[in-house]
Amino acid sequence: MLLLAAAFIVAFVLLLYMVSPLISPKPLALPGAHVVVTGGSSGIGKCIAIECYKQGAFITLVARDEVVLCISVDVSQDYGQVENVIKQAQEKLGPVDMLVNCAGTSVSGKFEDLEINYFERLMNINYLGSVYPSRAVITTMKERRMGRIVFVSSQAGQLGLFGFTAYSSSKFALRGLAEALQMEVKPYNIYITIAYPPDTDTPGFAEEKKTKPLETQLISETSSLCKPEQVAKQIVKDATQGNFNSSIGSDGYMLSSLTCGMSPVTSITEGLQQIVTMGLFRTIALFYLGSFDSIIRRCMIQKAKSETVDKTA
Ligand SMILES: NC(=O)C1=CN([C@@H]2O[C@H](COP(=O)(O)OP(=O)(O)OC[C@H]3O[C@@H](n4cnc5c(N)ncnc54)[C@H](OP(=O)(O)O)[C@@H]3O)[C@@H](O)[C@H]2O)C=CC1
Ligand SMILES: CCCCCCCCCCCCCCCC(=O)[C@@H](N)CO
Repeated sequence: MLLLAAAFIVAFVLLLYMVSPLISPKPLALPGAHVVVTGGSSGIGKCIAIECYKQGAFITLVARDEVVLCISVDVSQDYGQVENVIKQAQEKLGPVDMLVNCAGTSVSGKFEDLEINYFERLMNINYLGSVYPSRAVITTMKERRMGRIVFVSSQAGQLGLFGFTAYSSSKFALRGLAEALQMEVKPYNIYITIAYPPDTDTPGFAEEKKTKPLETQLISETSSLCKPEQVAKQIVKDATQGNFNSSIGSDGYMLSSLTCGMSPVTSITEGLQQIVTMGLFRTIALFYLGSFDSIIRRCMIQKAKSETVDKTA
């Protein structure tokens, strides 16, 4: 009986692998391709541009600062402006084969301490700043029956963290956008990738550190600190392969498996891994959540202590 069950499972898995070419997209060849990178003047975006260039792609950088062959625009202000910029880029270098939405920023602080306009600003830059360029390239991609669009979310777009009420929500929004859009454009051979990097050593990260609450810092340290080159390489690899999910490191792997929800699957191996690991990773996550709670409690006690010392002094 047991043997029969085992044989059945093996046959099922084999069958899955046989149909896998139906699920896995064909990789995008970067040599000669036109890649547009927003936020390409610094950090992760810059490294993605360099990585694509090294692999033979033609690059358009979009940021507010003027750098290389670069078009200067604020991607979060006005759709018409962004559309124009994409038009200019297409005239110069041909239709866009891959768009990488990397422009973004973060602020942290307790919910009541964050200035109210930050909630709007982060939504503008991180969310609308990805909607506008994507909207501007999608029609041509659908006509050409090919293309890749990358959204750069964050591990903080997979779980809500102390201090990130404004940031996490803007990064979670990208997930909804990516899932819905992928369902629409898959029949047109267009593949969406959403990347969830951990803390990464960039100018943006250095800036963010200056105002981070202690709790946010301690909780974030649970996950690794990555080099932008390393993150960029992984994102470019996943995007060219057409993988929906792009993560890095063992915590990134666990988080992505745990939070896969109803997101599209791009290989049989990925699907099987998710099925098998889900329960285990939820168990591990409970321990992490417990340790985050205790970090927050300790910080509170510490603060209360130093306040009484201040008062008595
Ligand atoms: N570093 C990290 O720890 C992590 C970062 N991320 C995400 O990765 C992305 C890149 O981060 P990182 O490399 O650290 O960021 P940096 O601050 O180093 O670079 C940000 C880039 O975005 C551009 N940019 C910002 N706002 C706008 C705008 N409104 N219009 C056009 N361009 C804009 C900047 O160019 P300019 O100022 O010239 O406009 C710059 O090129 C962000 O979306 C971030 O949230 C995710 C996880 C971790
Ligand atoms: C099975 C469960 C595993 C759980 C692992 C949990 C790890 C949580 C750490 C979260 C780190 C968040 C980094 C945000 C980086 C970022 O976006 C900012 N630096 C932006 O500048």
